[in-house]
Amino acid sequence: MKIGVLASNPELYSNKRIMEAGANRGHDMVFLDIKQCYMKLDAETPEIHYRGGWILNDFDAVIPRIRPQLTFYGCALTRHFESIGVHPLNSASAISYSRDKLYSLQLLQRKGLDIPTTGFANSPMDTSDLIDMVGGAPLIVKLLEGTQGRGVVLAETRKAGESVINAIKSLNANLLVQEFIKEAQGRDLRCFVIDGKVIASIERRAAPGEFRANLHQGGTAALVRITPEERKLAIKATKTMGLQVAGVDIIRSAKGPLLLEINSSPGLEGIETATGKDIASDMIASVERSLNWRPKKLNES
Ligand SMILES: Nc1ncnc2c1ncn2[C@@H]1O[C@H](COP(=O)(O)OP(=O)(O)OP(=O)(O)O)[C@@H](O)[C@H]1O
Ligand SMILES: [Mg+2]
Ligand SMILES: [Mg+2]
Repeated sequence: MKIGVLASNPELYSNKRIMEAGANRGHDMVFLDIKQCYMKLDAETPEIHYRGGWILNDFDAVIPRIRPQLTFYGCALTRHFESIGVHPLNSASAISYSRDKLYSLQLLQRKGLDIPTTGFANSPMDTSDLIDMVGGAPLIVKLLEGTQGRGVVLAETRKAGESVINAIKSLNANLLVQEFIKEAQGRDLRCFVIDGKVIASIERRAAPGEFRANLHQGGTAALVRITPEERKLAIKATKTMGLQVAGVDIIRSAKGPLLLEINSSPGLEGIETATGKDIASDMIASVERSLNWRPKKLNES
């Protein structure tokens, strides 16, 4: 098959691995720089072009790996690939939902999935009650647009919480507040889900003196056995978001496992290195299943 990797940086570990895994399974892999693709909207002949005028309509599938800063354009492009009949590994709508932390938590909570108690408000007048809503200090404050742990703050005291919230609000950024799961001790779980199965899980441990377990914040990855309850939670969350591939973050609390967030372009380096699994190849296998593709036998032409 002809498969495009819709991304920005061909040198990223994850992108290189996906390209390599696809080629190993016999596919024609093409790296497509999102910013160099453009679209023609037209009832009869919708098209996608690449810088230089090359037409991309003959692809079988694309694997979107959209950077947070390119969510709007990347999702529009993925949607256009869908409309010309190219299969995406994660639909544009599921990716855009997953990029909105508040909206995802609302979807998950509506399905009865356990999440940390979370508050959201508009006016600084409500800050004090907002803090009470999540059980007072210490509490977590998150920018809605953050990734890789940037934009996640631990406010140890009520005063600190109020200052952080009001400072962020004065910059017109959106934030949510959340109960701090202290007993997790800077650890969380990352479950990699493909087609409704957890295919690999790691526990991430924050660096000393840090509460965020993100690998980008100096966290380390370790092998872990997840419980059946955690497995169910990860699978149900992925299904709720409508994602075919997802990295589901779960935190172990005294009340049981809680969903932190769902990533639609989960990184491969930490989890492949820690588990030794070829997850990139599992992603390509998912594309093959969706399109009913089977390798040609040698005596067929
Ligand atoms: N309510 C909480 N209580 C305790 N720790 C938390 C809480 N929320 C987040 N953390 C820690 O902070 C980390 C980053 O938080 P979160 O995953 O929400 O942010 P992110 O910036 O979106 O990261 P990602 O790169 O995974 O998208 C988590 O992995 C977890 O270790
Ligand atoms: Mg995130
Ligand atoms: Mg996270």
